[in-house]
Amino acid sequence: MDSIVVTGNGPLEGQIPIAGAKNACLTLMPATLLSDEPLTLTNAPRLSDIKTMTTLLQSLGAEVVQMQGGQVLALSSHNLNNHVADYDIVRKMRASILVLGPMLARDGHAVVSLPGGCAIGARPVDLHLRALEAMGAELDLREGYVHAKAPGGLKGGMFEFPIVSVGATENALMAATLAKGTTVLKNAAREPEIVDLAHCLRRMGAQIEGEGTGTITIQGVDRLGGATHPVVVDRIELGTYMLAPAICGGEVECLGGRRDLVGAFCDKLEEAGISVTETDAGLKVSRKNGKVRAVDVVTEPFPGFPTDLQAQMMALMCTAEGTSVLEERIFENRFMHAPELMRMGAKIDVHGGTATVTGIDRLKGAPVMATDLRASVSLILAGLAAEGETIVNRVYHLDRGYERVEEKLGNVGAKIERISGK
Ligand SMILES: CC(=O)N[C@H]1[C@@H](OP(=O)(O)OP(=O)(O)OC[C@H]2O[C@@H](n3ccc(=O)[nH]c3=O)[C@H](O)[C@@H]2O)O[C@H](CO)[C@@H](O)[C@@H]1O
Ligand SMILES: C=C(OP(=O)(O)O)C(=O)O
Repeated sequence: MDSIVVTGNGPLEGQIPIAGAKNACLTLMPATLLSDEPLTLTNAPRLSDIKTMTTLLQSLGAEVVQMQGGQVLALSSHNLNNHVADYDIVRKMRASILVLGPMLARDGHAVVSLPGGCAIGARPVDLHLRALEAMGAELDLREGYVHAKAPGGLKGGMFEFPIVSVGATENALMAATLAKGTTVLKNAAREPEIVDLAHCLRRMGAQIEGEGTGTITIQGVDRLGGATHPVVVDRIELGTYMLAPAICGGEVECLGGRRDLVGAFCDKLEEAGISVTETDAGLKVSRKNGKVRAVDVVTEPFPGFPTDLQAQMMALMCTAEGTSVLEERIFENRFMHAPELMRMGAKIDVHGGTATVTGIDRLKGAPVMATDLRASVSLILAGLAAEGETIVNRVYHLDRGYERVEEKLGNVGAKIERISGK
C-alpha cells in the first residue's frame, strides 16, 4: 500500500486547479441509467471512486468510455442487460446505491446489494427506500439485497425526509423524473451536487423545480434523452486546498473556486483570521502574518459547514490560538483523525460528537494511519505545517477523492512525495 511522506516546508505560494466534484460525478453517472441515449460528462475528476462507479455501471451493461485522460466520460445505457448490482462492487462504495432509483424508474425492476456501514458511521439507506416506496415501489430485503419492483411503473408521490439526506434526495429525484405524475420531495437536501444533478436531468428533458431549496417538485415525463453536462467544481477539494495556506502560511489561489459553494466554510476561515478573496479565476486565500484564531464549528447540511471539511478544519485548529469546539452532527463516528493528530502532538479531547481542540505552537511529524478519505487529507495538511517528517500510511482512501494530490501541493511549494507500497 502506498504512503505519503510530507515534510514541513514553510509558506505556500501559487495556484491549485480544482477538479470536478467526486460527489456530483457519482450521482451524475447513474443518471445514464434513466435514458437509452448518450450522456456525456465533462470536467470529471480522475479518482478511484469514479472507476468503481464505472465498473458498477459496466456490470449492468452500460457503456462508459473515458476520454481526454478521464476528464470526459461518455456513458450510454441503451444495452442494459443486467439489473443486479453485486455486493462485491457495491460494498466498495456507498454511492453505488444510487443505481437503484434510476434502474427501477426506467425498467420497473432492480436488485441492489445493501452497501453496509463504513468507518464514519452506520449509514443506513432506509430513507432511499422509503422515498421510493412513496412512489409505489415494492421492496423486499433478502440476503443482503434490496429487491425492488414497480410493475406498472413508479407513480408520483409526496415524501418528506425526516432528516436531510443527500443520497436519498438524489435517488428519489432521479426516480421521480420518470414516475407518472407529480412528485414532491420535502426537506430535500440543498447541496450543490443536488443542484448540479437537477441541471443535468433537466438537460436530459426532466421537469424539475425547486432544486437548491428544501422542496423539489418533479413532473414525471415518459422518457429522457441524451445530454452533455459539465460536473460542478468540487467544493470539498476546494475547501481542503484553501486550508493549505491557512495552515502553512502564504497565499494560494484555488482556480475554479466559488464562494457560493463554500460560504459557511469561508466565514469560519475569516473568523479565524484568514483572508479569502474572490478573483476572476477563483478564490485566493492568504495568511501573511499573525496566528490563526480558534473558532468553533458545527457540521450541518448545506448551506451549513460541511462534515466533509471537519477533519481538515481540525488540522488547522491544532495550532490555532485558543480552544475550539468542533461538533459533528452528521455522522456518529467521524473523529478517527483525532487520535492520529494526537500522535503528532495535538491536544484534542473527544466526547461523543464533540471534539475540543487546544491549540499548540507546532505539531511534530510522526507516522500516522489514514482511516477514511477526509481523515487522510487532514493528516497531510497537518504534516505540511509540522516539524520534521510525517508518514501517512494507507492512503488508498485518499485516492478515492483527491487526484494528483502530491502534484497539486508540490506545485505550490509543499514537500510531499508518494512512496509506492510493495
Ligand atoms: C457520495 C456522496 O455524495 N457522499 C456524501 C453524501 O453521503 P450520503 O448521501 O451517504 O449522506 P447523507 O446525507 O445521506 O447522510 C446524512 C445522515 O443521514 C443518515 N441517513 C442517510 C440515509 C438514510 O437512508 N438513512 C439515514 O439515516 C446518515 O447515516 C447520516 O447520518 O453526503 C454526506 C453528507 O453531506 C457527505 O459526507 C458524503 O461525502
Ligand atoms: C464520506 C465521503 O464519501 P462517501 O459518501 O462516498 O463515503 C466523502 O466524500 O467525504
